Amino acid sequence: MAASPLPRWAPTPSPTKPLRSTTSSSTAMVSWRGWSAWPSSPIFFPRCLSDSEPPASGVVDDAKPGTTEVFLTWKDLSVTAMNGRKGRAVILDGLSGYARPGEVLALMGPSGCGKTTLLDTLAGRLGPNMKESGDIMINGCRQKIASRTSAYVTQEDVLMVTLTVAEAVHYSAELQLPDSLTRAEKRSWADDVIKQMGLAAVAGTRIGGRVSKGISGGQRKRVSICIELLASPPLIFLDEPTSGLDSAASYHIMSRIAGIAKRNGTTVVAAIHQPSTEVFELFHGLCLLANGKTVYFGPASKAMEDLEYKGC
Ligand SMILES: Nc1ncnc2c1ncn2[C@@H]1O[C@H](COP(=O)(O)OP(=O)(O)OP(=O)(O)O)[C@@H](O)[C@H]1O
Repeated sequence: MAASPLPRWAPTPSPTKPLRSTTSSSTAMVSWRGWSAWPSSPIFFPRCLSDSEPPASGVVDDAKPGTTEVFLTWKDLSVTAMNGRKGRAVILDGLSGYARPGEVLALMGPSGCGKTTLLDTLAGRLGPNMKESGDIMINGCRQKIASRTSAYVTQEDVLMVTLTVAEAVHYSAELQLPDSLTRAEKRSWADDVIKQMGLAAVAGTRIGGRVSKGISGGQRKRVSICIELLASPPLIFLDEPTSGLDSAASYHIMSRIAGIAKRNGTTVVAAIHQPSTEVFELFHGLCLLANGKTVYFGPASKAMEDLEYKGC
């Protein structure tokens, strides 16, 4: 079989569309909302929005009182695994970048390049054997990300197989949403989120598992994401939300997420493996990693051009 002319991280070509669309309509799908041209422009780090910057080690619960949007930035971020007698291994090496409200930033790169580690670092979920250095900032302030500010959807689904989709989401809404809401309000909110994720048609279907077949794999992913979206987090981390799904199901999920991000001003950071061209076109930003280093950071639309220019 002839070797693919595409870099290994490249989006899987769609059977219906060329890898690089030459029509202006494909780029018009994506709102760049002021992305500066790369690589000539430096990464922009916003000024801290609060009057006094909190200590680097301080935990601040919310981005800023009255601010619901999260501008996440990281600077010179490095992570080292302390492997006991085996010594240390540098997993991430001096990464800088940012994720903006209303946009989807894709983390891409070959297996083992550090995508999950970067997500975990940004989300404050690193294991005890990992040491990090560098700055992570929310709206320009160095602070740890609190659970109220963000949600994290892991690669594995942890859903109750015997519940229906509606039962699972209603149950989560009951637990997650504030007590100031009535039961009916919580249910109504949950039903809205079910609709937003395109799950209304299967709301009464059992989730199911390996033994008793229920909803599809793509729908299971959407239920997991739906549950994380219930509390309307301004920042959401997704680890391989499309893994194991075909291109249509992947597009369905990512377009819903991009739509919700745009509508609610949610900041989305998603680690993605080989997206289709259609899915790739939904990304606003791309952070491409190789061996724990940033190979490209900037608008997803400019990545091909830039890497070709660099001879990658
Ligand atoms: N706790 C840990 N201790 C030691 N090494 C680790 C640890 N976690 C991850 N690594 C190593 O760090 C590197 C990056 O792992 P990571 O899971 O971030 O990659 P990835 O890009 O998400 O991979 P994949 O696409 O296969 O999920 C790998 O070589 C992995 O073995």
